[in-house]
Amino acid sequence: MKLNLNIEPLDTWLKPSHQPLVIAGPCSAETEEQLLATADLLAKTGKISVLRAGIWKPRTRPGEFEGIGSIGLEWLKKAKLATGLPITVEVANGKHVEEALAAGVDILWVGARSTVNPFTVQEIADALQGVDIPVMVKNPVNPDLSLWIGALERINNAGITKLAAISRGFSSFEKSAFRNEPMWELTIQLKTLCPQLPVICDPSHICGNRELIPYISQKALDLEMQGLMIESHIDPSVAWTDAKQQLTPSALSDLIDHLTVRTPEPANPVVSDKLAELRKQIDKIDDLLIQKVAERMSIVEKIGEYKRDNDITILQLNRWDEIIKKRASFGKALKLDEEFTTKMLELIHAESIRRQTEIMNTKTAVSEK
Ligand SMILES: C=C(O[C@@H]1C=C(C(=O)O)C=C[C@H]1O)C(=O)O
Repeated sequence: MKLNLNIEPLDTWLKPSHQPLVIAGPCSAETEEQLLATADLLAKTGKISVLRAGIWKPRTRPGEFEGIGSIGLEWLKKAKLATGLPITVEVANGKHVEEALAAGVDILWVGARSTVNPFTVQEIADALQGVDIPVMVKNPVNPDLSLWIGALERINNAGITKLAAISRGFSSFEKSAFRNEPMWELTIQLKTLCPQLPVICDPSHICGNRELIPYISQKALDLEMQGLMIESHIDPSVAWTDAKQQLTPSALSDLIDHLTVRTPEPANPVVSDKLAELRKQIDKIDDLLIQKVAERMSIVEKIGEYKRDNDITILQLNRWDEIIKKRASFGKALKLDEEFTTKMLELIHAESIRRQTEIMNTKTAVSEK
């Protein structure tokens, strides 16, 4: 399946002033001075292409700072005038869209807490009817690819063709090193379904702390994401929101200097020849792998028939336990990650169970006739 979105390439609406494309600015606009001073230092690095700032902030609990509100648009306009940087804000309802458009905001983004709610996204899309403005859509808080796709479709259906997705990580019940789990496989799936859709990564919200941001930023670029949105504050120690994850403009500049921008296709023909040769070897091995898995499945089916004819249960826990243990340690001896080997086997086992279930059910169907 491919996603049928009508999308203009990123470089037709956003020309990065520096590689990689970085959108930066404070988590929240707090005061005019804080926003202007941060914007000034960011612009002076020469490495920032767009200035961001949150002015309407969805907060988990009431009583927290919920953004400075519409006055922040005036400050953003001043920052744009002073630095020449295009500006972007998060919008979470139709009124936000109207105010942001009236203020001349260059790019809008829909936040993760809005993407989860189709009513909210539709309200935003309705307010965007007939408007030509770029919109970036963050993934929903929960790992639900359809919700993310649905939000992109709603905005696209409203006529917005300057569209991008932002990968900001997903909430998880389990504690981990990240504030939001990157779950890259979801972003990769989105890119596979819609290769023309630009995807930008938001390492600040994935990490939740400054220390991991360089690692996640590099990883995002290596996963072919087209840009980064990183929070930056003139003095993160006194930031009103997300203090732990914001970087000073100079720390951000340093981080950008240490990133390596890699290309998907090698420019050097010697490198492409070598890659092609190695890929041929992979192709051969993959063919063998598939053949062997198919052979294994036909034996599984024979066992299934035998179980059906002798009233033996499909699942054989002892046998399965033994397989997992033996194969995982064999894999380890061959330098395969134990978790990887286990996951791969679990996938195969699930398919064995599915096939044997089908075989069992065939008998029931026949005997009932
Ligand atoms: C193939 C069998 O059935 C199931 C599938 C297994 C497998 O895929 O290796 C192992 C144990 C069973 O849960 C079996 O009983 O041996």
